Amino acid sequence: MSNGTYNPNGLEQQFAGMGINNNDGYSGEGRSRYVPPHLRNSGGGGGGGGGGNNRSYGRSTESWGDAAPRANRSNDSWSTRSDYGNRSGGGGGGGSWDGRPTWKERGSYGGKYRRDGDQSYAPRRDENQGYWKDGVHHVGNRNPRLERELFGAAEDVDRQHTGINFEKYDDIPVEASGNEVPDAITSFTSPPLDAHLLSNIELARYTTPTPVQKYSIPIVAAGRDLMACAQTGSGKTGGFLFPLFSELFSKGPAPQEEENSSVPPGYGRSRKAYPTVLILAPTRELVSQIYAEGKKFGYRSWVKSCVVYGGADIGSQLRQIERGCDLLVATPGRLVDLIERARISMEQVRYLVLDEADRMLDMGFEPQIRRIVEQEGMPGVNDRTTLMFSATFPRDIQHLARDFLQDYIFLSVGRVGSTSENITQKIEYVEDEDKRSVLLDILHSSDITGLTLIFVETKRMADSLSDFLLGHNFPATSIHGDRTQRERERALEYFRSGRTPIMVATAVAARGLDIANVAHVISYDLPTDVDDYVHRIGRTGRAGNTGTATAFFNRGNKGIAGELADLLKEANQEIPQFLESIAREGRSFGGYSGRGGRGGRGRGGRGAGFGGRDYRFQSQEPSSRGFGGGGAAPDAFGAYPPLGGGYQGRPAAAAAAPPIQYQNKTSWF
Ligand SMILES: Nc1ncnc2c1ncn2[C@@H]1O[C@H](COP(=O)(O)OP(=O)(O)OP(=O)(O)O)[C@@H](O)[C@H]1O
Repeated sequence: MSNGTYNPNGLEQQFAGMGINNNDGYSGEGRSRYVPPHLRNSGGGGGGGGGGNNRSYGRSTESWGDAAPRANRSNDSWSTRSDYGNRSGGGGGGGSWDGRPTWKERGSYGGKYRRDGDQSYAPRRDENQGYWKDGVHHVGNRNPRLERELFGAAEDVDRQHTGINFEKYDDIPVEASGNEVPDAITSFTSPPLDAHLLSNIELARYTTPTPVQKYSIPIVAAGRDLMACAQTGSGKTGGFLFPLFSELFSKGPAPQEEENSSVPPGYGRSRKAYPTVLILAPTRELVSQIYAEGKKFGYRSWVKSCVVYGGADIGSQLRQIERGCDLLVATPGRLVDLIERARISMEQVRYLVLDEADRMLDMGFEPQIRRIVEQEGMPGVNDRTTLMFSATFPRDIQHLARDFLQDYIFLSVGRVGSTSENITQKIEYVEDEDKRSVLLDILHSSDITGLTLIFVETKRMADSLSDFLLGHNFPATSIHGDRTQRERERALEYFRSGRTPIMVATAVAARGLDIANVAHVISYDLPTDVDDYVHRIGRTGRAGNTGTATAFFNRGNKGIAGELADLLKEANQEIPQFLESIAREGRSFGGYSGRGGRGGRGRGGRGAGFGGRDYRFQSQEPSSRGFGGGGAAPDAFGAYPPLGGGYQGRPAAAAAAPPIQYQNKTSWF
């Protein structure tokens, strides 16, 4: 671990070096050391012993108890030159956002900025880091060790691999609505993607874009804003990183503002960083993960990525920023702190991404986000590209989004808030007092191989349940907001590596985390909000892999029964009789009118079928399955015309053409 950043491999190695792996107080008692099934025969990870399919759990080894102007942002005012494959490409006009001169060279000297001719502050060049000079992207040298660290090897078991159902993503209908929706791409090619990005995508062994990526790439290239809603595990991170890196690689850095130009960031008075891209996400673990992906796809480029989040040493984060910060991934609270310390400026942000936007607003980050976006000098909505991503977008959040986005395209892959059919969902009726013993039964009898993630509602319960499991010889750990950052990172790492293949978690681990081999998610406590359930079970069944999700349900959860039943139905899952009856009771007492009802946080439109989820078009509830079924009269949200067409599965005929340029496209790839 360095710079307060998340470095799974480094942590693994450190612990191995400390001998923690072998200092197992339980294995010394003669119990066989547990090796998770997915690491067996791999020769690595969990260490020897315990082979075969013998599910004999050892105990935990953990010592702690377990743009250019908006209308034309895609124009050619930037240089589009890249020396990828043509390193001799000569100087020339210099990439520019608006025709102003750029720094002659950027990125090659530890990310610090250097004016031409001034050698006084030029540290040694990092040969693996690319740089931008005279409008040309000079790509750094390859480094096999770094490549292995970033991209892993094809056979690494703790890396996510695409599963047997990856191609089935193409069967999910995609709806893109908004003015003049650009056509989707169908493959990773250059153009439209920058050639260097393509080489990094190849290193990541991605062969085909997922549906959300197929759309987001041309949408961002066209300089459009985007609100993208796609199922958990379907590649949303690449959905924003690919188009952003492609733009950055081909167009280069934005020029420094005149007032800053006399003091290069990292030196002189201000020591302030001016990132071009800002990605906000709700949790430390998620920003760390996005940062790790950013390092992958930014490999050998001029773009320097940084991550900042609360709970970690701010000093090391500041030092990291000083080494160069073109793409910043941050949690809102820590970013505000750094802005207040005048160490980060928002003035050069041309691309803003809000990942898990609904969760950030739910968590009460709205004031910080508004401050960051509206009061700290960030270019306005006309002068930046703004992207919002989540698997769920309740209606009230969509309404709020109006302030951050402009003439955006609303993209939904499958139904908003739907779950992937790759996840087999089981709902068990379990009274509270029986939960522990049922959990033990499941863990003892399960023939599921891989990691098990258990969600509970409170931090206390997370600790007490993991202690309980440890007491029953199950190697468990816990992750929640009361643990120190170091404990959280360690818990996650031990889980990820399979060293503790069971993790009990609160909502802190519900969003975005991409952990290979999570085979089973158990909702020990069901959340009160079905969207939270969607994200939690989405830790399994990712990238086309299959997974199982078991939920303990009892009458205490009746508030969620209706939406849960609808969700299961949408995902072609079995609905148990008790759930049907409780859901029916709820409906007949008028509490719930279907996923699409107006209760609660104002989500809607899902239960009534595909389409009608872009709330710019909804003034009343959908009355039938289909586009426009949601009542398409313009409402206060926007004066858009009705949408044409209908969806009853893959349509025999194309949707009727909308009356004006406003489009609503549905695609299958
Ligand atoms: N084009 C692709 N080809 C193969 N694998 C991919 C591709 N895009 C993404 N993946 C892999 O799919 C997994 C899930 O991607 P990602 O974490 O971006 O999903 P997500 O949609 O953001 O999920 P969540 O809603 O949980 O945040 C990751 O392991 C990622 O490496």
